[in-house]
Amino acid sequence: MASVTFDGAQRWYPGAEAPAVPGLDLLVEDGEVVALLGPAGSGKSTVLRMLAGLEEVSRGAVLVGDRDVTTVAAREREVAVVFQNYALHPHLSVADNVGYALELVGVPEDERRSRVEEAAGLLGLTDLLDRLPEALSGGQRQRVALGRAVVRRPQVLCLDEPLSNLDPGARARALDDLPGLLARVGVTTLVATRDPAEAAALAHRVVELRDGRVQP
Ligand SMILES: Nc1ncnc2c1ncn2[C@@H]1O[C@H](COP(=O)(O)OP(=O)(O)OP(=O)(O)O)[C@@H](O)[C@H]1O
Repeated sequence: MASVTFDGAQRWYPGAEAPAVPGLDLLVEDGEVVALLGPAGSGKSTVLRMLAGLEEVSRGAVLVGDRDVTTVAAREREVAVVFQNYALHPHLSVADNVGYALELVGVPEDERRSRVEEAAGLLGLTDLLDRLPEALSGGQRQRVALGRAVVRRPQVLCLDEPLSNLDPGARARALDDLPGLLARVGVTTLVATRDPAEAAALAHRVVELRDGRVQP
């Protein structure tokens, strides 16, 4: 686990008239859950993507702990992202979905199995490990996506609109469950959302963004 520091971090998309994020200064403490709250286009995803290394930082710096990761490749940042659509592999079981990232980096099968079981226990997926994604509810799919992120033991977790794909019932249940799950995972987390109630329910602290700027 580690803190996250944005030090004047700017993202100016090529060809755009103005930067999407003019210069972000933000410290997220080790183990803290911070919500980035703002309307569509306020820069939430851009901030997460700069942190994860999926978007170039035009000026300024991004640090994970004491490490300046501004120009470090995404796969070497130890920042995991759960995307809005969960992006599960439809032909792989829950266990294989969760373990896939470990297989890619050559973690041996025994260790892979024990880490998948540990993540599954943490997220209430133990009884679902043999299922395919199509046989899961929206909320369960979301937990698989979370499992896939935490199994790598990242320093930082980014959740981009984690509840927007769920129907109202599943969303209400996830709003109840997710804070406890995040507490158990215990990792520094940034959550992007447009919904103030969601931000307040999930995060220790809410940071409001407008036009890429933190609101006072
Ligand atoms: N690849 C891109 N190229 C050019 N402009 C972009 C690109 N991605 C985002 N933008 C612009 O940057 C600004 C911030 O977008 P961003 O997606 O970060 O906002 P957001 O708050 O995450 O929105 P949403 O809630 O709709 O996901 C917007 O004006 C958007 O149009």
